[in-house]
Amino acid sequence: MSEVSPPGAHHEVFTAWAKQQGVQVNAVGPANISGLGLGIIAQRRIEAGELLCDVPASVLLTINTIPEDFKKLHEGITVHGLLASFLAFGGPDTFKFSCWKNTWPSMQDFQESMPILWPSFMREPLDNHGNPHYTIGQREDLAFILPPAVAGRWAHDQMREFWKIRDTAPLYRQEKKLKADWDVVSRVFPLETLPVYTYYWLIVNTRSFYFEVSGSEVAQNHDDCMVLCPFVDYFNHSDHGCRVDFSEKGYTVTSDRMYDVGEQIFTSYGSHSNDFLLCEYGFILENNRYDCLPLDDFFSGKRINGNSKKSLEKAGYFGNYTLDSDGVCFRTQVAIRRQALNTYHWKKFMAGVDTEDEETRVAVVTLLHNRILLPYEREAEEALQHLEMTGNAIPPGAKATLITRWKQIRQMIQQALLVHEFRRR
Ligand SMILES: C[S@@+](CC[C@H](N)C(=O)[O-])C[C@H]1O[C@@H](n2cnc3c(N)ncnc32)[C@H](O)[C@@H]1O
Repeated sequence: MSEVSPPGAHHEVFTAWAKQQGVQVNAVGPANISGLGLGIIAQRRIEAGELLCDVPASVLLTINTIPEDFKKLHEGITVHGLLASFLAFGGPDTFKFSCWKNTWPSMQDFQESMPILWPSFMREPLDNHGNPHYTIGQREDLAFILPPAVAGRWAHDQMREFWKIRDTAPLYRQEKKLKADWDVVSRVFPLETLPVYTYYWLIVNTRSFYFEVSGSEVAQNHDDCMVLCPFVDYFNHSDHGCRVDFSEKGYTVTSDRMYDVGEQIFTSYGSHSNDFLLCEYGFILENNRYDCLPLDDFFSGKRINGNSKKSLEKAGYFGNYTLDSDGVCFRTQVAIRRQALNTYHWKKFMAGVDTEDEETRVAVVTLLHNRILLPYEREAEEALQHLEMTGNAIPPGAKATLITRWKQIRQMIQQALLVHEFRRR
């Protein structure tokens, strides 16, 4: 169990300020929780269904909080980028948030936890056009220690041509988004620096909530519905958590079960895999019922012939292949069988009719192992070996998280090998 200690003066000042602003807090308070930074704990026994926090809409930091003349300077920026610019360079208009800002993590905390800030040799640098300049044939061993679902690349030679998922990889998208926002902000504030902006951009990234700002009749783009919510941003994430509701009146958090005094109370940031949590929030869960590994890359490029791709597309089974603790998903099973079975047996399989004899079953399992599971397992082994060799070259927090993550990945693959009855020769 994590160690819990009092939060410190800044947090007491902030909590008093939040209450003055109209935030209602019932039976909970912030505390220092080892390994998680700040979090929320129960101050007495709490029953299921109790209202724990009620934050009026007037207290939220939304794009409507930002003065119009400041907004106008930032044409073309995202809501994320604008909120960050306001917090970083909004001057006296932001002074009222000072005691809230004092409760936030430091840049050093982010440097340990957020992959986007890890040393450049650990990830793909971007060229002047915002594209990664990864060149086949210029492999640097240490550049492959991020999980493929974060960095969008594979380490192993056999898999290097299948790095195309980088376009959809969270880290790549995040870097592009930050760069595009900074392009706007650096024109508005040419004397300001990227590290200062990046800090507030990451504050918004890790602490914002989904909220539809009132007054907008059109459905808002999901990415535009970002707000910061004082006090509720203390809650840490779990795959099961308290109910968080919003309406035009504001935000509420309601307990999902009974909590003992001193117990940490979580909300859920969504049904995210550990690789997503690592990239977007800088942590992974020990147990995560939503954890999975994407497998699309194994069916991209030259790995799949044109006819198989077409028939999978026609059947609605092309893409979105995953592996979780139960093994590979049904979509992956269908895709693998497209390559191992004739059309008659493949269609029967999709219809849920088992026509496979022992020989076919072995062919399918062999393909699954040789094409997907064993290369992925080798990937994990290599990453763990490289991580051992990094010494002090990477931040200790980053190293510890990556070792744990690659072990989780290896464990998931090994579990899948058992589920899919692999017999090693
Ligand atoms: C909304 S804030 C929660 C409060 C935060 N712990 C703090 O110190 O202010 C989100 C951040 O908390 C941390 N966090 C949230 N849930 C976590 C968890 N289950 N394990 C470890 N860190 C977590 C991550 O650093 C994440 O980016």
